[in-house]
Amino acid sequence: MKKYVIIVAGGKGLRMGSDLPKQFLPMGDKPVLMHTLEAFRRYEETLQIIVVLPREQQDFWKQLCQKHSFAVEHTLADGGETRFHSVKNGLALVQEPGLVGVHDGVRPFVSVEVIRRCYDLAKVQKAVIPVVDVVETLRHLTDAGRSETVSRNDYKLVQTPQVFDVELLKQAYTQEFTPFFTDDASVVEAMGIPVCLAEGNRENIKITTPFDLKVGSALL
Ligand SMILES: Nc1ccn([C@@H]2O[C@H](COP(=O)(O)OP(=O)(O)OP(=O)(O)O)[C@@H](O)[C@H]2O)c(=O)n1
Ligand SMILES: C[C@](O)(CO)[C@H](O)COP(=O)(O)O
Repeated sequence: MKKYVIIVAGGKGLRMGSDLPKQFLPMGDKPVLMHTLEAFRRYEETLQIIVVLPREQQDFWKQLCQKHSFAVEHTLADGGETRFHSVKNGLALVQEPGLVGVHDGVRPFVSVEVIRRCYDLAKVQKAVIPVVDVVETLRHLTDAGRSETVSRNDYKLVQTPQVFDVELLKQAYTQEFTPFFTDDASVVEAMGIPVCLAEGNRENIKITTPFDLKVGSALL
């Protein structure tokens, strides 16, 4: 069965606030994005990897690949205005039936076990996302500046890779964009298709702020 992953790195990284886009920030001996691609190559040699980057960053990425003798084969697609549009651009390069995962370029600590679990389950379930437990107490903000405790057992934290049947994801991404689409599961669910939950890994953090970069460096 043909397998793809679309690794999205087309964002602005506003919460990181660095001059260098966060996917290129060094972590250990190489940029964040290279760690992410290596995780997927460790999963499967034949996985087709599509990396989505803003067009104006693509030459810089190619230079970085040369500098680091980075040999993980991949194709490039152009970043879009939102994550939804970036995924859509990546999906345009997916041309055969099979499975397609979508992963944030800034989640370099996804484990091979989690990647495998999501792809294996998606062969049967068609829409699979990795999640982890909430480990702190959660409060819901109510009217008039008040708040209330809610049961953390009713919630999960969502990670990537989110893996789908190719045809299903392509159909989902023909829908009109709404700001409610913060991940791929929300796009698929908008068609009335349920998604299946798989266990994620706690280290699979999204490098979003300078604090996450410190945590990431400690995890290496
Ligand atoms: N137009 C966009 C927006 C986001 N992403 C990607 O989606 C992933 C998750 O987004 P997030 O971490 O929130 O990144 P940014 O949108 O870049 O961050 P910020 O909201 O702080 O600007 C990232 O790998 C990011 O590059 C993308 O490919 N295209
Ligand atoms: C897709 C995602 O990583 C799932 O947790 C997340 O929604 C993307 O982050 P963003 O801040 O909404 O772009």
